[in-house]
Amino acid sequence: MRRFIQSCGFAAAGIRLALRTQRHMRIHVTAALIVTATGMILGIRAMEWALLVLVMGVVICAELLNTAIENVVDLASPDIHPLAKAAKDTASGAVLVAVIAAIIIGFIIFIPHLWNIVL
Ligand SMILES: Nc1ncnc2c1ncn2[C@@H]1O[C@H](COP(=O)(O)OP(=O)(O)OP(=O)(O)O)[C@@H](O)[C@H]1O
Repeated sequence: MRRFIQSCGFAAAGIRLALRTQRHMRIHVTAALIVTATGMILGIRAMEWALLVLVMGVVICAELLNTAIENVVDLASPDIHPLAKAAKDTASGAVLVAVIAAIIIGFIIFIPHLWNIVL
């Protein structure tokens, strides 16, 4: 149990480090808070919450993995190298795919609720 709590502490330290050093991580977390507040205001359904929590988690996970890959690449290849570029660009691509999916799901969930308010 003590080892599990210690591992959670290391994981939390990693998240704090990413929040401190990565501007994009702060943007994703801010977007997730705005989406959560909007969901509460609009009273979205349980399944819609489940989807939103899933995509927000995927985006933040992708950003954390991107940060980890950037750090490992900088450690292994501080000089310019095409493979370093390939690794970093591919990791960034993963974040972009997750963000695009999250935006599409956000539109699918929120537009009908906003439409009901307008009508
Ligand atoms: N060692 C390297 N060799 C070749 N190209 C590199 C190298 N390091 C970075 N690059 C190129 O510069 C881009 C930006 O790299 P950088 O390390 O600044 O990431 P970043 O801007 O911090 O990324 P993010 O915005 O996702 O945090 C990479 O996507 C890659 O195309």
